[in-house]
Amino acid sequence: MLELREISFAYSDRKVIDAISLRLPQGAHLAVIGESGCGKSTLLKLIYGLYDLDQGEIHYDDEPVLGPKFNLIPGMDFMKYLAQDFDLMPFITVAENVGKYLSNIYKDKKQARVQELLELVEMTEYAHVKAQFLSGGQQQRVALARVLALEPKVLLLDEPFSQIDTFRRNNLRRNLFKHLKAHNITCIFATHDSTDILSFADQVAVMKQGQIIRQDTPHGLYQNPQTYEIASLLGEVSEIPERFLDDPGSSKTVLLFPDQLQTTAQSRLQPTVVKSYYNGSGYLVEAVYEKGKVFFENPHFLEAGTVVSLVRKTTR
Ligand SMILES: Nc1ncnc2c1ncn2[C@@H]1O[C@H](COP(=O)(O)OP(=O)(O)OP(=O)(O)O)[C@@H](O)[C@H]1O
Repeated sequence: MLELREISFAYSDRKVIDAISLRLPQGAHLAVIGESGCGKSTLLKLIYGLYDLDQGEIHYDDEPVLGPKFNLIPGMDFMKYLAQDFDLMPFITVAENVGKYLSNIYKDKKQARVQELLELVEMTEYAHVKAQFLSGGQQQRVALARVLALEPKVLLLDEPFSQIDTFRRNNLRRNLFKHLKAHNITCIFATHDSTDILSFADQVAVMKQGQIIRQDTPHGLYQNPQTYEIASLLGEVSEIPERFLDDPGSSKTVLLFPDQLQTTAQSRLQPTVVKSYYNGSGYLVEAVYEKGKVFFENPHFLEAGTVVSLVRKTTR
């Protein structure tokens, strides 16, 4: 169990982390989301023990996580942290980077482990290439393999797939999170990517100005984001007065993602199409009505100027 108890931290006099508490059971995957500058990276660094807390405590299985004031080499042994800069050694090979912290006593074992990790991140063919000759995305994959090498109990990843192209990214995150579950490794990852959040997290922590303002499962968050601010971290969202949907007498509004709306023969919500954006499986349609913009998914292209009737899809 990883536990944060009311932790606070300021870089100088401005509080960046404000009384955050969190409990994460072993093997759980937590996505940390929030707009740029809200404190995600700082939170990961504090959990790793790179800075001293101003207030509060961090414990892992009742062992305190200590900052540099109390720890000669900052960073706890049982954790690994992958920063946004990958910190590879440029003049040694990919394989040497991955195996850098592995013992040399059992050479065969070390080689097999490096090979296994390079397969996981699909970098086997670059094993003997020096890190300085890799692209940003390739460096990120090698850096991921390196933090896994010593089998940490807790893995902290700061936007781990940000530089990796879509094709590799999909495969890589499936491989990575499967590996982490198989080895019961706790993972906390900061991300802006909605697929990372929805498909790979067990829990999501939403941060705002140094605080966790919401913690929920991806499903709970998507079905009931509660605020426009939170919903917009997961994708395009429309805030629609309920009187246009199911309840003519309501004065409330509801937040709906594009896949939660569909066209129908006749309804109270009748926006005019502005533009249809092809997205592979169909179209994301932007439309306007008297209360503003609405986005919905449609299997076919709709001409600008078309008036449609929309209803809420029944919840899945
Ligand atoms: N070393 C530092 N010294 C002083 N201020 C810092 C330092 N690092 C970050 N900050 C400030 O602390 C705040 C939180 O930064 P942090 O990098 O944790 O945010 P973030 O949510 O990870 O952002 P992003 O999504 O852009 O990576 C920001 O206002 C940032 O400018």
